[in-house]
Amino acid sequence: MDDHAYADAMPHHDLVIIGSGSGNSLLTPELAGLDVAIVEAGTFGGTCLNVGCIPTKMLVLPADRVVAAADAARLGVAFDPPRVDWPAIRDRVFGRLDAISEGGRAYRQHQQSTTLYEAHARFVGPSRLSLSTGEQLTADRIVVAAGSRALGLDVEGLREPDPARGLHTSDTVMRLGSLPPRMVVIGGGFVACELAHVFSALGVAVTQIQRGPSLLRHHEEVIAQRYTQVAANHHDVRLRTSPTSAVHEDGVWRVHLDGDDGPTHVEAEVVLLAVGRRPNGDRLDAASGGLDLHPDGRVVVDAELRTTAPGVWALGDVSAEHQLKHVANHEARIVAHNLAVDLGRTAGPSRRTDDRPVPHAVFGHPQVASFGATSAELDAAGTPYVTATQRVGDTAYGWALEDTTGLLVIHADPAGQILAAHCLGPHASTLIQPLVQAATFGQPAHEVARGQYWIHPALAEVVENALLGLPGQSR
Ligand SMILES: Cc1cc2nc3c(=O)[nH]c(=O)nc-3n(C[C@H](O)[C@H](O)[C@H](O)COP(=O)(O)OP(=O)(O)OC[C@H]3O[C@@H](n4cnc5c(N)ncnc54)[C@H](O)[C@@H]3O)c2cc1C
Ligand SMILES: NC(=O)c1ccc[n+]([C@@H]2O[C@H](COP(=O)([O-])OP(=O)(O)OC[C@H]3O[C@@H](n4cnc5c(N)ncnc54)[C@H](O)[C@@H]3O)[C@@H](O)[C@H]2O)c1
Repeated sequence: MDDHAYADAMPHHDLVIIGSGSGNSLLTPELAGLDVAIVEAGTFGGTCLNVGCIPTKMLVLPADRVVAAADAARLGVAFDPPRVDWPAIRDRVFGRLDAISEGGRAYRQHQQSTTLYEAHARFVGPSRLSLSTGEQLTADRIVVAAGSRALGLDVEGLREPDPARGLHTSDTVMRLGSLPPRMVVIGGGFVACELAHVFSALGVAVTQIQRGPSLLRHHEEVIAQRYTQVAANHHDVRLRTSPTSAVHEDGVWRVHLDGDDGPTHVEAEVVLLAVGRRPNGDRLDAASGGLDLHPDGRVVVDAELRTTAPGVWALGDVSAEHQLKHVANHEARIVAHNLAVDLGRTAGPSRRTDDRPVPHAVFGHPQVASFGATSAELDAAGTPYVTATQRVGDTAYGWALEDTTGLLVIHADPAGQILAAHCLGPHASTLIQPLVQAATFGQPAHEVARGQYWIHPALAEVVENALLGLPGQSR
């Protein structure tokens, strides 16, 4: 077959989407009727649904219940020690999520206008893809929504996950057959903190290894320190410590460490690697498609989320600065709109990403939620700002909670525009939202605090009081 005849035989689609996570939500009514292909190398539905946000949060909930039951003694209520039924906890989560993933896959498989290729895609030319099944595709438009992957550690024994021998990443640890007696969690970031909380609350003896001076170290310092103190009350936290090698013998991992205490080691049946995630741009042969990459593997995009290759867009973890699902979802909405504009199906203009504050939450114990710069970052940038710190325990609902650790820090410019907020404590992920709203829409602190009623004596009074505590705000 000559080249031309081969090209004629090659499937051609109006639109190819690489990745079925946030990429799967692109297909809005404006794009109906297009001949679309979705290429998915892994489990349909991507990280958030199968191995990320949703299963972790569904596991955090029973863990929170265990911690709350133990804590109830301070309120005069004593429970018997909990009986943790791990298979029931695990199967509640994946009984629901696996069915959603399979339902989504079946829907796309049977949808007339959509072809689902279960394969790994890479570029072999402009608008041309080669699949791990041997097929090649061409497309008028391509969306790269290929996500990111968990990293191993460049340390002997810890380079690659090996779930069969108990060396996991977040991709596999949530599906353990049974709870191990001991677990070493390597890392002090989002994944490590959430899953150390889950497994330690459920009765596993967790040792968490963090090379830095605190857990969650990119957070506001007071919050990182307080989070670290609380975590250390629940499980063994080793700071300023790094693994130097690991060996597996008779079903037990011996992880050698070096740090403040000199060389030492820790043993466990399960090791969780939680040392960051790398964008999958480096596995796409991006250059062959004309896509530029940042040094960290992210696909380069402009404000309209176009890559450097004509007709190719990218979104989510593979290109975004923040590896967060609400960011990927927002970007999917932008790309869907911009595709529709490009196709003449929707009036322009194209939508652009903007500099709205990006909040996040860590669903550990306690919860942490944050957006905007830390005081260290504001100081380093020479930005003028004022700060208020409100303890949860100094509000009426905080008395009800007997809270001793929660706090909310707000940074604002001297005129009262909210720049950042950092919160630790019960429901921090929800509590911070009015501040995200105020910062996003430019509402000044005093207007937010005094321009509305705050339900008394709700936890939200923490926000009201923090706003009123900003220097220059009259009560
Ligand atoms: C344990 C954990 C907990 C998390 N919790 C939260 C949270 O609470 N809140 C939050 O906002 N974020 C959370 N995140 C981050 C969030 O999951 C991601 O930001 C989000 O899922 C990214 O979506 P995406 O569509 O960019 O990528 P993904 O959902 O990862 O989708 C990419 C898909 O592309 C496929 N793929 C990759 N390369 C190719 C290829 N070459 N060919 C074919 N297919 C390919 C992959 O198999 C994958 O299915 C969490 C992440 C983890 C790991
Ligand atoms: N609740 C949420 O929103 C949520 C939850 C989980 C993950 N995520 C997203 O996924 C991303 C990845 O999460 P993560 O926890 O894997 O990454 P992370 O960047 O949050 O934390 C990585 C941790 O690994 C440590 N580390 C990195 N390299 C190391 C090395 N060589 N030796 C020892 N320690 C090392 C770092 O010090 C850090 O503590 C997050 O940044 C976040 O965007 C979000």
